[in-house]
Amino acid sequence: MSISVITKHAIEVGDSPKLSIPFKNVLHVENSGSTEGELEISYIASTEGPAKVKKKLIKLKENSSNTTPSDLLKLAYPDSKVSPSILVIYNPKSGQGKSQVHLKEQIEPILKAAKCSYEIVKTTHPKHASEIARELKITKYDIILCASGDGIPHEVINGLYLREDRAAAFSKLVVVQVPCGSGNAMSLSCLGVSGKQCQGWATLEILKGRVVSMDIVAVSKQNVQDVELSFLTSTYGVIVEADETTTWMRRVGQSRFLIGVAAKVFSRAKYPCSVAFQYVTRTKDELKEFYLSHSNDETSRSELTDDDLKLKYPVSFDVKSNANGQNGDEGWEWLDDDLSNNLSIFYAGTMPFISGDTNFFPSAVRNDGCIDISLYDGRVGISATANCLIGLDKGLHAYHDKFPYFKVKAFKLIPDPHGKKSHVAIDGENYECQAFQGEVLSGVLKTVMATGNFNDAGFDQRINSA
Ligand SMILES: Nc1ncnc2c1ncn2[C@@H]1O[C@H](COP(=O)(O)OP(=O)(O)OP(=O)(O)O)[C@@H](O)[C@H]1O
Repeated sequence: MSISVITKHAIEVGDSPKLSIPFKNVLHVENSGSTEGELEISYIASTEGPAKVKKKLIKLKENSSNTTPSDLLKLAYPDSKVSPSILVIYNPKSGQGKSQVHLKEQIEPILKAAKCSYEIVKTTHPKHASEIARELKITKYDIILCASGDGIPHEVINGLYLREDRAAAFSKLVVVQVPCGSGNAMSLSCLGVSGKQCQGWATLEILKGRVVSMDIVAVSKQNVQDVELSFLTSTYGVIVEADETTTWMRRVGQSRFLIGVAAKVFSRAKYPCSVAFQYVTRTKDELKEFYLSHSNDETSRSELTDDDLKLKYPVSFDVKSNANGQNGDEGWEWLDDDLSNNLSIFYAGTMPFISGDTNFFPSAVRNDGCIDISLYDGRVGISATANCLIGLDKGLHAYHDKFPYFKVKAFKLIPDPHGKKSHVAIDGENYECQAFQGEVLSGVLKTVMATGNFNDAGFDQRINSA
């Protein structure tokens, strides 16, 4: 047993060599039950590679011997609930099919050591996670942990939305992702965690991070009756077509996306359409000003009402009827025909990182009540395009004069019936070509963010030098 000292950030264990256990890595503390004053600490050793749970018996130095396990747990969990109740949903088909291995080897040992009560459910078919979310007892869980790609949190959120008590469900339940899929934008954007063997570290961030609320988007599609919630992206044009045409390159990994986009952009593919927005910012200066005044807003919504989840903009896919604010559709402004007839990419997003090396929405703020819009004009020259594609990891396109990037409350896109057609993709799920309209639902999704905000995409540092 080692005599130990408590500092503000760590338990300093008097071993030789000395061991410092940061409170950030402490999972649980309890009396050992064998010797008086002896404590058992469960923690994650700060090493390279996968997170490994360890245990240590310690005795506190005399001057802090009155410190109880619950005092230490308060230091270990300053921003979160100790031992939350968790429903783990894993998709055995996510990514390379290793989610069950990640669950057994990396996620469960941490949940057990942290004394969480948890249940595990395996998805057996597409939309299963939606059915689970629709039927679960909301009082039973604090967190729904998706060990998957982005598809399962998408289904969970949409399942919650279909419930009669959806306001209560969104008020109570926290939806998080441990990255086990081929697309893990949620864990990268919220927890700042990605890469191989990171599942244990993501689990630690979930237990330690702050529960916050974030904006999501309600999307109505012309040929689909139900509203679909999107926590990530809605897209039309090159992005979705590049994904469709490079499916055979899956083994190439994340660069498949860039290769596909580059091939389409350089071939000057255009998808003419009519697009309207409820603008919040227009110019790059307005974007910067808006970002700076909202990016540090610490507030989160707690109790939601049904009104918070209702659509505020009437859904209409008739270009003429909406012009000039007729029929109660005030505030819509149509994009210049010049640009919309030559549009290559329409991309709407709420999170900064859409994949490991792609920082498409660097100015996304979790609770600014806005959707970030990134457009690409198919007439832009090759060198500006190449610069932006190369700089996607830094989100450089957002600062570039030739690339429209702004914030809106709502958008609608109506494909030109005579032009080249694109699929529509919502959070990576593809639909046939059709008109669609989206509006922000402000702060309705509870999730965990390691820092209380999105993983820093470097927007404010770079905008001054761009
Ligand atoms: N048992 C299952 N068999 C087949 N598909 C499933 C099963 N369980 C869930 N799914 C579907 O798998 C889809 C993709 O899941 P997920 O996002 O976890 O993995 P991914 O590898 O990142 O996805 P993608 O293949 O879209 O890149 C989900 O949308 C879901 O509908």
